[in-house]
Amino acid sequence: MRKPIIAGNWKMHKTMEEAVDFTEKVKGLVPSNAQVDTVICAPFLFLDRLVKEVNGYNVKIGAQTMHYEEKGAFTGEVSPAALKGIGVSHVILGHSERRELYNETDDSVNKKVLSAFRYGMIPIVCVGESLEQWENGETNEHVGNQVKRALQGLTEEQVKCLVIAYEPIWAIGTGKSSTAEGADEVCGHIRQVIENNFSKEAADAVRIQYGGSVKPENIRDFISCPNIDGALVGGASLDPDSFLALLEASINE
Ligand SMILES: O=C(CO)COP(=O)(O)O
Repeated sequence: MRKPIIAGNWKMHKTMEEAVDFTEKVKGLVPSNAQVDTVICAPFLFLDRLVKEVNGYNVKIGAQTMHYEEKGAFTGEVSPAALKGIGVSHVILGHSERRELYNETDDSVNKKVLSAFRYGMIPIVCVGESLEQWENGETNEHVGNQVKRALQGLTEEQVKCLVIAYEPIWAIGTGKSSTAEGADEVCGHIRQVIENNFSKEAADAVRIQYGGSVKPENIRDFISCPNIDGALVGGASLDPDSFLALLEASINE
């Protein structure tokens, strides 16, 4: 059985003080590493401090994006080398907000995924369809293509340890979550795409999260599905009690 992985995506929320206060409240209360992988993906500015705050606890710190180059004239960007250098272990890549607002493409996501591995970080690769694509029945085709293109050039071993987050765009921050059955079917399709492009072993090992209006009240519905191994959570990850409740509810019985 795959170990669940719960990642909070804080997006552009919190001040340094609030971020530190959050980690102080949760770090001693998170379930054990044997039960669940816990990741907090915070704004760049807080990462260095948060890595130090959670040292020795079952909490990993992730970034929400990065550049794929090691260094260079890219004003405002942050390199994989800089992130790895301060102890960041995970990085969200290809979030729909980055694709939509900051011109992230399948090609740049692929470069970033390869780069994350080069620097020993685990990518959380986001894929998902728009409302229109969903209504037109194009979800599997669109999401399958995103997965194929994001993972191009990876080895089977790399695929086994990455994380894919299936986030239907119409379910993000809307309070409208996919049905668990619907999400599980898409995650099953993602697994099939990985089997076709890599191997059955890779498809069985890769962890797939669902994201989009996940809360303590509905996480169990998703996590109990055969193809869903965790959640990427926005709004409900911002409050310590809510985040802890998500972790507790995700533990495999
Ligand atoms: O985008 C998301 C996580 O990456 C989902 O956000 P919400 O949980 O706020 O819907």
